[in-house]
Amino acid sequence: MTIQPDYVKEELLHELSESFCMHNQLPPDLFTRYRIKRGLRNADGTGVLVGASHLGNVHGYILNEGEREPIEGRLTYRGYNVYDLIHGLEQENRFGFEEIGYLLMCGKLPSRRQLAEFQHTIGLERALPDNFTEDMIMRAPSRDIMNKLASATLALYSYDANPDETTVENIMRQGISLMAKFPVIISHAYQAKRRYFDNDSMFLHVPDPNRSTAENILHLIRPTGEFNDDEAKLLDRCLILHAEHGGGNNSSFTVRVTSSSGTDTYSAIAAAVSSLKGPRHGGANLRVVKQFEEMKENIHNWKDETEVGNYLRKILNKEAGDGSGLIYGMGHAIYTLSDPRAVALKKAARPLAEKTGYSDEMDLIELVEKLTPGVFAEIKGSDKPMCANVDMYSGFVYKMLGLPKSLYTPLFATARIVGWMAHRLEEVTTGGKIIRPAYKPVAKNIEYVNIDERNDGPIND
Ligand SMILES: CC(=O)SCCNC(=O)CCNC(=O)[C@H](O)C(C)(C)COP(=O)(O)OP(=O)(O)OC[C@H]1O[C@@H](n2cnc3c(N)ncnc32)[C@H](O)[C@@H]1OP(=O)(O)O
Ligand SMILES: O=C([O-])CC(=O)C(=O)O
Repeated sequence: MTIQPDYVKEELLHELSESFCMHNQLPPDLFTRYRIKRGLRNADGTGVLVGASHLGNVHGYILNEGEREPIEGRLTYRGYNVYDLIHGLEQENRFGFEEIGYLLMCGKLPSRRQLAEFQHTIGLERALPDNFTEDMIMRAPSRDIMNKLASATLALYSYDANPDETTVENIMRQGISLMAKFPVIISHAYQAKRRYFDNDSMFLHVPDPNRSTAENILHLIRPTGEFNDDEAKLLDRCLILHAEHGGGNNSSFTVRVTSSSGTDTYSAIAAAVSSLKGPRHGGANLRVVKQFEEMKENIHNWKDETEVGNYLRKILNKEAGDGSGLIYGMGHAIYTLSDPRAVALKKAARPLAEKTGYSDEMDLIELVEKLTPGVFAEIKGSDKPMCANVDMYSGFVYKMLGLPKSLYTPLFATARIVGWMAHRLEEVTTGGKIIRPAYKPVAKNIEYVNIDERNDGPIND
């Protein structure tokens, strides 16, 4: 595969960008003057209420006399506490991701018969269409598996005999199919990346229809195809913890927005994958790992609070890290004292870190979690509580499971597909209105200028 040459000259780019910057400034007070709800947030930081949902409930604070009171985070799926769901599965020593998919998409926990039939259907649906891997993945491999997942999702439209119908039955059928196929797509896309970009060997294992999603992922990714039950159960729990997070998170809201226009399932889900890739959303799990790689290189003593604190100050001041000023894995739009998923992953990570020789790295992550709120308050002058989010520990767990970095965010998508599909079903059946907020127009009316009367500078006056 060859990379396209770039025909856009640097001088042209400079001129176009300068013109853009000169014509697109907004005075900072404009947002308060017009009470603009930036990021669809109210003035107190809470999300603007735009719908009602039976799905995930993300509980991170209590409103008391109009003030946000911080609390430990709680996450429920259709009313079930996610901790109880995982605890129940652990007691029964079962894989559970498929069952959670059933719960979210269909509304109830399945009986034994219902689950068996659902799992059997997922097993049959795992196979990709004939030559799909060759035509859609290997012919145009990508360095980024999220981009490949989005384009492969869009491509699946062509292989569906009834892609556009928006009945519950049809969307449900598409949801089961995507849920089954995502692990295979990301694994094959990863193998193609290894072959074409990393100059490494490619292993195209065949999915096993009788195995769970977590088992299939480990089987498809590992060169030997081998794994043990503990590893697969841990991955299954990670998938469950990532399955759903209410309608307001960026990717689920993307599903809501696109579905409200009446578009097809493949278009809506490809858009959600694209949203999740962003480093402020699901892509943070990859940034967290890069952030810690840099920290380990640049911090002499990982246990020294002063040295680690100073490094965090540098990140916030854009002098270290990726230059965004963000400490990845920290902060959340809703959670205040804790993100329950981070708490669960941290608990699972500790024994694994001790077993795999990563205790020092785990100590460093915990130290960053402990020091960030204080450093943030000091630099930003904000006393807003700040906790580790799900992305802080997920990549670390995947790393200890021997999973490659390029799959961290795709694994998030492979889990969240069930939440996205449930939101699509809910939007299509209960939304009832095209989502269409407003933007304050700020451009003044200008008379048309004939092309011969325009000047070559950035402004026509
Ligand atoms: C699956 C998930 O999507 S979980 C989130 C994964 N993302 C990350 O880990 C990236 C780092 N974290 C962040 O960028 C933010 O905390 C977000 C995007 C998760 C939430 O952002 P918001 O809802 O705007 O959070 P909040 O209202 O508390 O932010 C207040 C301010 O603190 C800043 N802030 C919040 N968290 C961080 C952080 N970790 N590092 C630096 N600054 C931060 C925000 O950018 C915002 O700045 P602004 O007022 O200049 O816009
Ligand atoms: O809720 C959010 O804004 C982001 C998040 O944690 C998720 O989607 O899992």
